[in-house]
Amino acid sequence: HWGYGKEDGPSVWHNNYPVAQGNRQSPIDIIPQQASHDPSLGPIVLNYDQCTSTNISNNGHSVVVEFDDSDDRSVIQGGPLDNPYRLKQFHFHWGGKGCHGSEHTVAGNSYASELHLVHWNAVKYRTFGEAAAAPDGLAVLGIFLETGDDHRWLHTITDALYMVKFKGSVTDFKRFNPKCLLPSSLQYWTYLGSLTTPPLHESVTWIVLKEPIIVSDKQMGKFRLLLFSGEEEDQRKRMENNFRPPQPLQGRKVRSSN
Ligand SMILES: COc1cc(C[n+]2ccc3cc(OS(N)(=O)=O)ccc3c2)cc(OC)c1OC
Ligand SMILES: [Zn+2]
Repeated sequence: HWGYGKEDGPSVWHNNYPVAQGNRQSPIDIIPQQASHDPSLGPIVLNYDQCTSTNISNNGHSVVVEFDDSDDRSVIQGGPLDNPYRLKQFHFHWGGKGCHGSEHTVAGNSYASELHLVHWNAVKYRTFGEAAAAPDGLAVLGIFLETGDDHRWLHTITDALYMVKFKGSVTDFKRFNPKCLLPSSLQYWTYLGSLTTPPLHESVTWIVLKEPIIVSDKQMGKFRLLLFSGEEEDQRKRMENNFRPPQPLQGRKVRSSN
Protein backbone atom coordinates (compact mmCIF):
# COMPACT_ATOMS: atom_id res chain seq x y z
CA HIS A 1 0.00 0.00 0.00
CA TRP A 2 1.14 3.62 -0.40
CA GLY A 3 2.31 6.06 2.28
CA TYR A 4 4.77 8.89 2.87
CA GLY A 5 7.80 6.88 3.97
CA LYS A 6 11.05 6.10 2.09
CA GLU A 7 9.76 2.79 0.77
CA ASP A 8 6.15 3.73 -0.05
CA GLY A 9 6.28 7.52 -0.49
CA PRO A 10 5.62 9.96 -3.37
CA SER A 11 8.82 8.98 -5.26
CA VAL A 12 7.54 5.41 -5.81
CA TRP A 13 3.79 6.02 -6.21
CA HIS A 14 4.21 5.85 -10.03
CA ASN A 15 4.90 2.09 -9.76
CA ASN A 16 1.28 1.40 -8.80
CA TYR A 17 -0.23 4.67 -10.11
CA PRO A 18 1.44 5.49 -13.47
CA VAL A 19 -0.66 8.70 -13.76
CA ALA A 20 1.74 10.05 -11.08
CA GLN A 21 3.94 10.98 -14.07
CA GLY A 22 1.03 12.53 -15.98
CA ASN A 23 0.83 16.08 -17.37
CA ARG A 24 -1.62 17.61 -14.88
CA GLN A 25 -0.35 16.44 -11.51
CA SER A 26 -0.65 18.30 -8.19
CA PRO A 27 0.56 20.01 -6.11
CA ILE A 28 2.65 22.63 -7.98
CA ASP A 29 4.87 25.57 -7.07
CA ILE A 30 2.76 28.67 -7.70
CA ILE A 31 4.81 31.62 -9.01
CA PRO A 32 2.60 34.69 -8.50
CA GLN A 33 4.42 36.85 -11.07
CA GLN A 34 3.86 34.17 -13.74
CA ALA A 35 0.16 33.71 -12.95
CA SER A 36 -2.02 35.37 -15.59
CA HIS A 37 -4.55 37.79 -14.12
CA ASP A 38 -7.89 36.90 -15.69
CA PRO A 39 -10.60 39.59 -15.36
CA SER A 40 -13.23 37.05 -16.51
CA LEU A 41 -12.58 35.06 -13.32
CA GLY A 42 -15.39 35.97 -10.93
CA PRO A 43 -15.33 35.53 -7.14
CA ILE A 44 -15.77 32.09 -5.64
CA VAL A 45 -18.99 31.69 -3.67
CA LEU A 46 -19.20 29.29 -0.71
CA ASN A 47 -22.58 28.21 0.61
CA TYR A 48 -21.69 26.19 3.70
CA ASP A 49 -24.42 27.46 6.01
CA GLN A 50 -26.53 24.28 6.08
CA CYS A 51 -23.29 22.42 6.62
CA THR A 52 -23.83 18.80 7.39
CA SER A 53 -20.62 17.36 8.80
CA THR A 54 -21.09 13.76 9.92
CA ASN A 55 -17.84 12.33 11.27
CA ILE A 56 -14.10 12.80 11.74
CA SER A 57 -11.73 9.92 10.99
CA ASN A 58 -8.09 8.86 10.64
CA ASN A 59 -7.68 7.06 7.31
CA GLY A 60 -3.99 6.32 7.84
CA HIS A 61 -2.93 9.23 5.61
CA SER A 62 -4.68 12.25 7.17
CA VAL A 63 -7.54 13.30 9.43
CA VAL A 64 -10.76 13.70 7.43
CA VAL A 65 -14.07 15.41 8.25
CA GLU A 66 -16.83 13.94 6.06
CA PHE A 67 -20.06 15.65 5.01
CA ASP A 68 -23.48 14.35 4.04
CA ASP A 69 -23.36 15.05 0.28
CA SER A 70 -26.84 13.71 -0.56
CA ASP A 71 -28.00 17.20 -1.57
CA ASP A 72 -26.68 20.68 -2.46
CA ARG A 73 -26.67 22.13 1.05
CA SER A 74 -22.89 22.76 1.09
CA VAL A 75 -21.52 23.90 -2.27
CA ILE A 76 -18.78 25.96 -3.88
CA GLN A 77 -19.49 27.82 -7.13
CA GLY A 78 -18.33 30.74 -9.26
CA GLY A 79 -14.70 31.50 -10.05
CA PRO A 80 -13.49 29.00 -12.68
CA LEU A 81 -16.40 26.60 -12.02
CA ASP A 82 -19.30 26.13 -14.48
CA ASN A 83 -21.50 24.32 -11.96
CA PRO A 84 -21.92 24.21 -8.18
CA TYR A 85 -19.70 21.49 -6.67
CA ARG A 86 -20.85 19.64 -3.54
CA LEU A 87 -18.67 19.48 -0.39
CA LYS A 88 -17.70 15.88 0.37
CA GLN A 89 -14.90 16.14 2.92
CA PHE A 90 -11.99 18.19 4.15
CA HIS A 91 -8.58 17.08 5.43
CA PHE A 92 -5.12 18.46 6.13
CA HIS A 93 -1.46 17.93 5.14
CA TRP A 94 1.32 19.00 7.53
CA GLY A 95 5.05 18.73 8.34
CA GLY A 96 7.14 17.58 11.29
CA LYS A 97 7.97 19.74 14.36
CA GLY A 98 9.07 23.17 13.08
CA CYS A 99 9.19 21.90 9.48
CA HIS A 100 6.85 22.98 6.72
CA GLY A 101 4.14 20.68 5.40
CA SER A 102 2.00 22.41 2.78
CA GLU A 103 1.63 20.72 -0.62
CA HIS A 104 1.42 23.76 -2.88
CA THR A 105 4.31 26.20 -2.49
CA VAL A 106 4.37 29.90 -3.41
CA ALA A 107 7.55 31.03 -5.20
CA GLY A 108 9.33 28.08 -3.57
CA ASN A 109 8.07 28.85 -0.06
CA SER A 110 5.97 26.32 1.83
CA TYR A 111 3.59 26.89 4.73
CA ALA A 112 3.25 24.83 7.92
CA SER A 113 0.17 23.02 6.65
CA GLU A 114 -2.54 22.99 3.96
CA LEU A 115 -6.29 22.38 4.32
CA HIS A 116 -8.16 20.79 1.40
CA LEU A 117 -11.93 21.14 1.03
CA VAL A 118 -12.93 18.51 -1.53
CA HIS A 119 -16.04 19.09 -3.69
CA TRP A 120 -17.56 17.09 -6.57
CA ASN A 121 -19.66 17.99 -9.62
CA ALA A 122 -23.01 16.44 -8.69
CA VAL A 123 -24.70 18.19 -11.65
CA LYS A 124 -22.78 16.07 -14.18
CA TYR A 125 -21.93 12.93 -12.18
CA ARG A 126 -23.93 10.59 -9.95
CA THR A 127 -21.29 9.71 -7.36
CA PHE A 128 -18.04 11.10 -5.96
CA GLY A 129 -16.16 8.12 -7.40
CA GLU A 130 -17.53 8.76 -10.87
CA ALA A 131 -16.68 12.46 -10.59
CA ALA A 132 -13.20 11.66 -9.23
CA ALA A 133 -12.43 9.91 -12.53
CA ALA A 134 -13.63 12.81 -14.76
CA PRO A 135 -11.48 15.78 -15.89
CA ASP A 136 -14.07 18.28 -14.55
CA GLY A 137 -15.28 16.11 -11.70
CA LEU A 138 -13.69 17.68 -8.62
CA ALA A 139 -12.93 21.11 -7.21
CA VAL A 140 -10.56 21.32 -4.24
CA LEU A 141 -10.23 24.55 -2.26
CA GLY A 142 -6.73 24.78 -0.78
CA ILE A 143 -6.06 26.98 2.25
CA PHE A 144 -2.57 27.53 3.69
CA LEU A 145 -1.98 27.39 7.45
CA GLU A 146 0.78 29.60 8.88
CA THR A 147 1.94 29.45 12.51
CA GLY A 148 1.32 32.39 14.80
CA ASP A 149 -1.51 33.04 17.25
CA ASP A 150 -4.09 30.43 18.26
CA HIS A 151 -6.89 29.94 15.72
CA ARG A 152 -10.16 30.60 17.51
CA TRP A 153 -12.15 27.84 15.77
CA LEU A 154 -9.52 25.20 14.94
CA HIS A 155 -9.81 24.01 18.59
CA THR A 156 -13.08 22.30 17.65
CA ILE A 157 -11.02 20.03 15.38
CA THR A 158 -7.80 19.71 17.42
CA ASP A 159 -9.83 18.85 20.56
CA ALA A 160 -11.33 15.88 18.71
CA LEU A 161 -8.04 14.47 17.41
CA TYR A 162 -7.35 12.33 20.48
CA MET A 163 -10.50 10.36 19.56
CA VAL A 164 -9.03 9.37 16.16
CA LYS A 165 -5.40 8.74 17.11
CA PHE A 166 -5.15 5.41 15.29
CA LYS A 167 -5.61 4.57 11.60
CA GLY A 168 -9.17 3.33 11.03
CA SER A 169 -10.69 5.22 13.97
CA VAL A 170 -13.82 7.37 13.39
CA THR A 171 -16.09 9.36 15.67
CA ASP A 172 -19.19 11.56 15.35
CA PHE A 173 -18.48 15.15 14.35
CA LYS A 174 -21.73 17.00 13.71
CA ARG A 175 -22.67 20.57 12.79
CA PHE A 176 -19.13 21.77 12.05
CA ASN A 177 -19.21 24.66 9.59
CA PRO A 178 -15.89 24.95 7.71
CA LYS A 179 -16.70 28.61 6.95
CA CYS A 180 -14.92 29.35 10.24
CA LEU A 181 -11.65 28.11 8.70
CA LEU A 182 -11.62 30.63 5.83
CA PRO A 183 -9.27 33.63 5.71
CA SER A 184 -10.75 37.12 5.29
CA SER A 185 -9.93 37.31 1.55
CA LEU A 186 -11.12 34.78 -1.03
CA GLN A 187 -8.57 35.95 -3.63
CA TYR A 188 -7.17 32.84 -5.30
CA TRP A 189 -5.00 31.14 -7.90
CA THR A 190 -6.59 28.42 -10.05
CA TYR A 191 -5.24 25.70 -12.36
CA LEU A 192 -6.12 22.23 -13.62
CA GLY A 193 -4.52 19.40 -11.63
CA SER A 194 -5.01 16.16 -9.77
CA LEU A 195 -5.60 14.46 -6.46
CA THR A 196 -2.35 14.77 -4.48
CA THR A 197 -2.64 11.23 -3.09
CA PRO A 198 -3.24 7.95 -4.88
CA PRO A 199 -5.22 7.31 -7.05
CA LEU A 200 -3.87 10.75 -8.24
CA HIS A 201 -6.78 11.12 -10.68
CA GLU A 202 -6.38 14.17 -12.98
CA SER A 203 -9.87 15.40 -12.16
CA VAL A 204 -9.32 18.48 -9.98
CA THR A 205 -9.91 22.15 -10.67
CA TRP A 206 -7.67 23.62 -7.97
CA ILE A 207 -8.61 26.86 -6.24
CA VAL A 208 -5.80 27.91 -3.85
CA LEU A 209 -6.49 30.93 -1.59
CA LYS A 210 -3.71 33.53 -1.48
CA GLU A 211 -4.25 34.46 2.18
CA PRO A 212 -3.24 31.87 4.81
CA ILE A 213 -5.08 31.33 8.07
CA ILE A 214 -3.04 31.63 11.28
CA VAL A 215 -2.86 28.72 13.74
CA SER A 216 -0.58 28.21 16.75
CA ASP A 217 2.35 25.81 17.01
CA LYS A 218 0.47 24.16 19.86
CA GLN A 219 -2.55 23.50 17.62
CA MET A 220 -0.28 22.14 14.86
CA GLY A 221 1.39 19.92 17.47
CA LYS A 222 -1.92 18.20 18.15
CA PHE A 223 -2.06 16.97 14.53
CA ARG A 224 1.29 15.29 15.13
CA LEU A 225 -0.22 13.21 17.99
CA LEU A 226 -2.11 11.30 15.28
CA LEU A 227 -0.59 8.04 14.06
CA PHE A 228 -0.22 6.56 10.58
CA SER A 229 -0.46 3.17 12.29
CA GLY A 230 -3.43 1.19 13.54
CA GLU A 231 -4.03 0.30 17.22
CA GLU A 232 -2.95 -3.32 16.63
CA GLU A 233 0.43 -2.42 15.02
CA ASP A 234 3.42 -2.66 17.35
CA GLN A 235 5.48 0.16 15.77
CA ARG A 236 3.80 3.50 16.34
CA LYS A 237 4.47 5.88 13.41
CA ARG A 238 3.62 9.53 14.12
CA MET A 239 1.45 11.10 11.41
CA GLU A 240 3.54 13.97 10.01
CA ASN A 241 5.09 15.07 6.67
CA ASN A 242 2.00 13.68 4.89
CA PHE A 243 2.50 15.97 1.89
CA ARG A 244 3.43 15.38 -1.76
CA PRO A 245 6.13 17.73 -3.11
CA PRO A 246 5.42 20.06 -6.09
CA GLN A 247 5.09 18.36 -9.50
CA PRO A 248 6.14 19.56 -13.02
CA LEU A 249 3.90 22.33 -14.39
CA GLN A 250 4.07 20.76 -17.90
CA GLY A 251 3.16 24.02 -19.59
CA ARG A 252 -0.02 24.62 -17.57
CA LYS A 253 -1.27 28.17 -16.98
CA VAL A 254 -2.03 29.34 -13.46
CA ARG A 255 -4.68 32.05 -13.42
CA SER A 256 -5.15 34.61 -10.68
CA SER A 257 -8.37 36.26 -9.50
CA ASN A 258 -7.99 40.01 -9.33
C1 LIG B 1 -16.36 7.65 -1.62
O1 LIG B 1 -15.78 6.99 -2.73
C2 LIG B 1 -14.45 7.31 -2.94
C3 LIG B 1 -13.62 7.81 -1.93
C4 LIG B 1 -12.29 8.09 -2.24
C5 LIG B 1 -11.44 8.55 -1.11
N1 LIG B 1 -10.44 9.55 -1.53
C6 LIG B 1 -9.23 9.09 -1.87
C7 LIG B 1 -8.24 9.96 -2.21
C8 LIG B 1 -8.48 11.32 -2.17
C9 LIG B 1 -7.47 12.22 -2.47
C10 LIG B 1 -7.73 13.56 -2.39
O2 LIG B 1 -6.74 14.33 -2.75
S1 LIG B 1 -6.41 15.82 -2.36
N2 LIG B 1 -5.27 15.73 -1.29
O3 LIG B 1 -5.89 16.35 -3.60
O4 LIG B 1 -7.57 16.48 -1.85
C11 LIG B 1 -8.98 14.02 -2.07
C12 LIG B 1 -9.98 13.12 -1.76
C13 LIG B 1 -9.74 11.76 -1.80
C14 LIG B 1 -10.74 10.84 -1.48
C15 LIG B 1 -11.81 7.88 -3.51
C16 LIG B 1 -12.66 7.39 -4.50
O5 LIG B 1 -12.26 7.18 -5.79
C17 LIG B 1 -11.09 7.87 -6.13
C18 LIG B 1 -13.98 7.11 -4.21
O6 LIG B 1 -14.82 6.59 -5.19
C19 LIG B 1 -14.74 5.18 -5.34
ZN1 LIG C 1 -5.28 16.88 0.29
